[in-house]
Amino acid sequence: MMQTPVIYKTPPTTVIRPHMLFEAAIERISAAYSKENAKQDGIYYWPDPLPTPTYERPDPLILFSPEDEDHNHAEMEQVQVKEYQAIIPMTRGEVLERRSRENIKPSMQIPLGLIDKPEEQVRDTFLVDLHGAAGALTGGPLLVAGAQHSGKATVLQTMLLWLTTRFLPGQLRCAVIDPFGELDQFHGLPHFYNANGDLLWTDGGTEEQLTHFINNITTELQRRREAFPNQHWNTHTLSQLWSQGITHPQFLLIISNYQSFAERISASMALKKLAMTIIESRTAGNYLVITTSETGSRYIPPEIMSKCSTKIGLALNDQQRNELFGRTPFIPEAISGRGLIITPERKVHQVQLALPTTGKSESLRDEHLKNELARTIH
Ligand SMILES: Nc1ncnc2c1ncn2[C@@H]1O[C@H](COP(=O)(O)OP(=O)(O)OP(=O)(O)O)[C@@H](O)[C@H]1O
Repeated sequence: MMQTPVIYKTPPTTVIRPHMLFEAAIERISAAYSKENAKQDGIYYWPDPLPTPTYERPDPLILFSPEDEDHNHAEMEQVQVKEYQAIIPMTRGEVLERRSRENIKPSMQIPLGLIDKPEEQVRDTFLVDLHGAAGALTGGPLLVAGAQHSGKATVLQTMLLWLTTRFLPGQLRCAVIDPFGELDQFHGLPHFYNANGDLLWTDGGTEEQLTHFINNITTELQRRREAFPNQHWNTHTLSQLWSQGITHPQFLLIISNYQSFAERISASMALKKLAMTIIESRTAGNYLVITTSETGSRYIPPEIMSKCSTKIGLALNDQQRNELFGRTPFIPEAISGRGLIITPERKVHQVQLALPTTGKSESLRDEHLKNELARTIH
């Protein structure tokens, strides 16, 4: 009689990929040599990815380090403070305190977020330079182009929070055209008034309002020229004046939602003239920032577009991206505040822009921003 063969159950096999030699080596080195020790010794690992805002955590990246008060906000919102990344390693209070204590230099290098430079294996602070501190070709007017609800107003808020915190009103004067009231939180700050006490602010709703505003700016620019009639301005002049104790204020014009003036012929002609005057007098400390939701020449005059040496693109469609950046090797993911930047050296990189303040919702962030600005030391 034939015996029934016994079939032994074979244990399930787990397929283990053999460790490549270099992986094993990296693992052993990482275990023995921590990231912190390596950094202290000047050795950098592959940089961390750009922080990604999500619905649950919309504010992983903010401008200033949170203060105690912010800790309370964060706790109320059940968010771990340590999860925040700040692009300035100081609280806003510390920066405010420094500006009245230190002899600061004029600077239009504005921290706006983090930049990813894979070819250099670097993730760095993203600074926009409106002046060109390292030479006239390294800075210039900024254009922020983005679809609706892509973060254009937020960039302006972060920029203004930095500048009005860093500089006293005598060191920085700002003028704003804000048709949709997106910068109203800054309205009361003294930086937005000229020496006569006129508010340099308009929504440009009517031709009269816009003309009145442009006349005020033209007078302001003339006054600035007349203050130094024989001065030949170059990139370093403003800095030299400040170091001699002559604090001639830097002057920034912001035109928000430029596209909204396109249909109004006389308004758009007057705006173009104003923008070009500012662009041409950069070495005298006059700077321009424009935002727009449209990139076509119907909306932004090509003369202005070509002079904006730094461009940020947020949630652009293919055609707009091509117009601003040419063919790019990557398309940014649809993440709030994630965008492309092209700098005066014609390099395209990916950036993650910071929020001005913490807050789980837009209304909370708005409230925090207003509270912050209310305690600005004049
Ligand atoms: N850097 C960022 N990180 C996280 N969320 C952001 C960032 N920038 C913008 N957002 C969020 O995206 C939304 C739209 O932002 P914002 O209002 O600045 O866009 P916009 O382009 O000015 O919009 P609109 O076209 O309506 O004027 C807001 O809820 C804002 O809080």
